[in-house]
Amino acid sequence: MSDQTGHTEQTGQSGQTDHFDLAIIGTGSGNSLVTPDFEGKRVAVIEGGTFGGTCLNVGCIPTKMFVYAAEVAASARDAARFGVDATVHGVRWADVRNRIFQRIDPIAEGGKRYRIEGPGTTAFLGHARFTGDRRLTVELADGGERTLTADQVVIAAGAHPVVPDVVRESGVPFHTSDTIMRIDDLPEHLVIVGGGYIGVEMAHVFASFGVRVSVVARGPLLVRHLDEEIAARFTALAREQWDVRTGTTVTALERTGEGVRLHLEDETGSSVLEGDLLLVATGREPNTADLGVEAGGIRLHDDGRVAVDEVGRTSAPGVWALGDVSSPHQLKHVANAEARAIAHNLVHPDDLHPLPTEPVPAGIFSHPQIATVGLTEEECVERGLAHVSFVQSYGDTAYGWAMEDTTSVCKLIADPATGLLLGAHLMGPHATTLIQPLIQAMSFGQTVRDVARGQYWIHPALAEVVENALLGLAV
Ligand SMILES: Cc1cc2nc3c(=O)[nH]c(=O)nc-3n(C[C@H](O)[C@H](O)[C@H](O)COP(=O)(O)OP(=O)(O)OC[C@H]3O[C@@H](n4cnc5c(N)ncnc54)[C@H](O)[C@@H]3O)c2cc1C
Ligand SMILES: NC(=O)c1ccc[n+]([C@@H]2O[C@H](COP(=O)([O-])OP(=O)(O)OC[C@H]3O[C@@H](n4cnc5c(N)ncnc54)[C@H](O)[C@@H]3O)[C@@H](O)[C@H]2O)c1
Repeated sequence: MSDQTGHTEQTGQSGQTDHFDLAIIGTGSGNSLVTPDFEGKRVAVIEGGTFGGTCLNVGCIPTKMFVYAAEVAASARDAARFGVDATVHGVRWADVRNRIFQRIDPIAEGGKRYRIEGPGTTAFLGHARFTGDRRLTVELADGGERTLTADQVVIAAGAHPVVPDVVRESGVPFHTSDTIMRIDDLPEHLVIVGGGYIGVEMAHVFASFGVRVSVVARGPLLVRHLDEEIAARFTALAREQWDVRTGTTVTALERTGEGVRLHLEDETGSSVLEGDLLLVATGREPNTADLGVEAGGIRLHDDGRVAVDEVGRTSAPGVWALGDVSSPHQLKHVANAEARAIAHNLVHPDDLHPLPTEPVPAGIFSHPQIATVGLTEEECVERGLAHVSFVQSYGDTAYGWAMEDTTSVCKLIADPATGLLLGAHLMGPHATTLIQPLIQAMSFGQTVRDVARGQYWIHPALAEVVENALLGLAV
């Protein structure tokens, strides 16, 4: 047997059905389910793409490595106003890209080798689909099929980029986040369709590297699911950096000599936008279309997510799901937390842990950075919740003043009756770090007064922005 399916003693011959204690579909967050509790047991690990999944290979990790390089370039360009003369002579794209993937690719390869050769697991490299109750058929990447059954199955199959029909059917070449980070050369002009997480992070990266960037967004604001005040402030700053077309629909696309032409429609009429590279960043959908869910007895939500109960069980007994394939939050910290709960639940049937729920924080590593947790002000209004809010400018605290910051803010929303935070929304340098005490306060039910007054806040650290925002709330 090829080492693609791992241990010979465990996999049996092609055509036979192997039985396992646990089968895991997907090696992103799913890979962490092989805990010491499974020592001496038989675990099948099935991966149809790159070992390690989205976060490691095409998601959080490479994007943030590019963002870090982008910040270095952006800081140098901004240095002169502090009396430091610095020039960005150029960005060696190939070196930036290679440094990143020469660090990441060996981790993915090492993880795969470990699952193939290491103890306790049998790796199946191929696409799995249910062909019965806890029965999976794997179409192996190098040809052939294997069928296996398991006492328990975990679906950790993730999600993939959605490409609107208008783009796909036009036949123009395009990138998604799966491919854009490995391009050969920087384009002169990058057009991004989609003004969500990926759109604004990639706009920051490429613009900081000297690329002209256009962002085409359907909605009136970028990152429009956020608190409207933050989305509006962010969109205004984005317009200073990139060519931002909000309220704009792509009606047709065509190939030009070296690039692409987009036909756009907005409230003022139609227009044309040309660029030499196109990135589509219009959301991600769960990988359930080709999973054989009917054969497996697994119920889906209308949006294609696997439906799970509060402890991660699907509608099929013995089958669990976690992460992007089932969660409404496509975030790695959510997938990780769900994996921790399910790792416990797999071996403790009489002491099931609930999947972690609200509040779910998120960070967007664009320019400026954004961090958010809890309700937006609009959601408070929609729900008829009594609330107060306060917006603290970074520039009105000591460190923000030292930075000569004029645009960054921390907006807090609280319940005046209980003194508890309802939401926190930051936009500015280190927003994703500064928000953590607010996530903690909301997670542990700490009141605004206790968090503000019950501890020291280091002076003159940037965290005083958060302290002052808490003190500014009238609760
Ligand atoms: C560009 C980008 C940037 C991101 N940045 C962040 C960030 O900064 N912070 C954050 O919290 N989140 C971020 N995310 C989201 C985060 O990456 C995902 O939420 C997380 O990786 C989901 O993990 P998962 O284990 O559910 O799925 P995945 O990591 O996608 O793992 C699923 C695996 O299953 C495999 N698979 C699928 N179907 C089958 C099948 N039928 N048979 C066999 N194998 C199969 C896939 O090949 C894949 O390897 C980002 C995402 C993207 C795309
Ligand atoms: N820092 C992070 O945590 C991070 C970074 C990147 C991605 N992610 C995760 O990955 C997910 C996917 O990212 P994303 O940016 O692709 O999705 P998104 O949902 O954040 O944004 C997609 C945008 O595309 C727009 N859109 C959808 N269909 C469209 C169409 N047909 N034409 C034009 N615009 C259209 C939407 O209105 C939305 O503004 C995110 O929701 C997030 O959960 C997280």
